[in-house]
Amino acid sequence: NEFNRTPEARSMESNTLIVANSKAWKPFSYIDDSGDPQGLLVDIWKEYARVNDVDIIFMLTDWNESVQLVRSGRADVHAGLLWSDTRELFFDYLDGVVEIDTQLFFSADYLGTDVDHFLQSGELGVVAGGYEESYIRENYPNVKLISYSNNEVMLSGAFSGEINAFVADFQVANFYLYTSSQPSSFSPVKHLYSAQIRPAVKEGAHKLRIQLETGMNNISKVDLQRIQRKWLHVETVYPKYLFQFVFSLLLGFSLLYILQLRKTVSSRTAELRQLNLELQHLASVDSLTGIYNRRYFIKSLKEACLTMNEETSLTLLLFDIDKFKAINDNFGHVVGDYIIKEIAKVVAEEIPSDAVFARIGGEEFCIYLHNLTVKQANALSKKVQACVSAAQFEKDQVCHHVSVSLGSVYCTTAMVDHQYLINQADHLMYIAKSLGRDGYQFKTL
Ligand SMILES: Nc1nc2c(ncn2[C@@H]2O[C@H](COP(=O)(O)OP(=O)(O)OP(=O)(O)O)[C@@H](O)[C@H]2O)c(=O)[nH]1
Repeated sequence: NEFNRTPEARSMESNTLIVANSKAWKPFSYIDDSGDPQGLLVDIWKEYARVNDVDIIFMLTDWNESVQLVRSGRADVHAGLLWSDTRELFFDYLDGVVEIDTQLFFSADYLGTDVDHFLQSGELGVVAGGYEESYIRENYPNVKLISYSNNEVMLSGAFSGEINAFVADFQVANFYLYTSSQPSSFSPVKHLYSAQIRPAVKEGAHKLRIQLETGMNNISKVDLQRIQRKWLHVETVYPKYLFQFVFSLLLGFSLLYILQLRKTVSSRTAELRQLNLELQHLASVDSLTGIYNRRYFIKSLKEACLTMNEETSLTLLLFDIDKFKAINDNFGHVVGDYIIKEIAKVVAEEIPSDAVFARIGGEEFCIYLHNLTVKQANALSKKVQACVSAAQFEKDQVCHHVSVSLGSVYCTTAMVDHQYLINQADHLMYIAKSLGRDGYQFKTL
């Protein structure tokens, strides 16, 4: 039977190595949910088996038991543990395979407590038979220790509030903390020691130790580092997906922010465009009558004159209310304003939709339009002048009759000056006034 012979004889004869360690010392050695041995030390020994072509049986159990297995010869080698003078009495150690830092951890409730004072009288959790236990007993003899059979049991005790402080390897505690639902419930508050985890055989098993040492040297540095990285790097301390998760979250927020920003900018731009249109409209419209104002009319007529050529025609009508002063004087400015407004309405209904109609002075109006024949231009001038005379403007139960005098010019010349057209129409309008008012004068230029 494998276990009755000395470890050296057994391993050398059968080419099988029995490796012991803790079943709950994540990430160094533990048994996973499917009952398989896992961890950094397990991987190192699997690599040992591969490069040296030997079979390995893992015996993962409680910490004290794992030490006893090697001491009693039931296992050939302890996969890895810390050196101590008491252990030196019954173990022969190999070289270290990985370094660990051991720290004191406090719960969130204990943060702020004076650590040195706590180590004189406090109460903390520790794994029974672990190096941490003997270290604390030796260095802080007044601390009350609450022993746990392994790290997993200790950490679940810590999570359930049984203890507010414990001592554990930094990597081990982090592994349990960050894979739990309460990763920030405990924090490291004091570094106690750093030490090498070293495989060990039973005291006196020199040949086996040398054989294992040689075998260990066959593992390449690159493979050793790869195994260490696999268990002690980000993957161990933080969940694998943490980086991707945080990155995606940041990316998501940035995209949302940009989209929101673009939405705001485009809605503000639309608002501004609308406001701009309203402003343009206000700037070009006469507030009393709602038709164009002088500024817009002159600008528009100027542009229209520039587009003129021999094939086009432009007709400009200018009219002024007759004897308007008398209306204001007799009925007041409110009535005067009303009549100005009503005349604009009456005339607007008589002219083509493409005509540009404006109030260019107090009681003076102007219209221009393109591409009429002389006959049409003359007829339109007559119609506009007549429609005002025909209208009745009732205000405060008083019926008002007014007339206008109108001057109209018809032009087919290219590059005509807009001011010249206005002056000519104005002149004709004064002729109409001088001929007794309520009439129109038409002229082809
Ligand atoms: N109610 C009102 N009156 C205005 C406005 N703008 C000018 N007027 C008045 O219109 C009158 C124009 O008078 P005049 O230029 O002397 O000419 P008129 O009385 O119309 O006589 P003729 O043009 O010679 O037929 C003045 O009394 C101005 O005060 C306005 O916006 N509203």
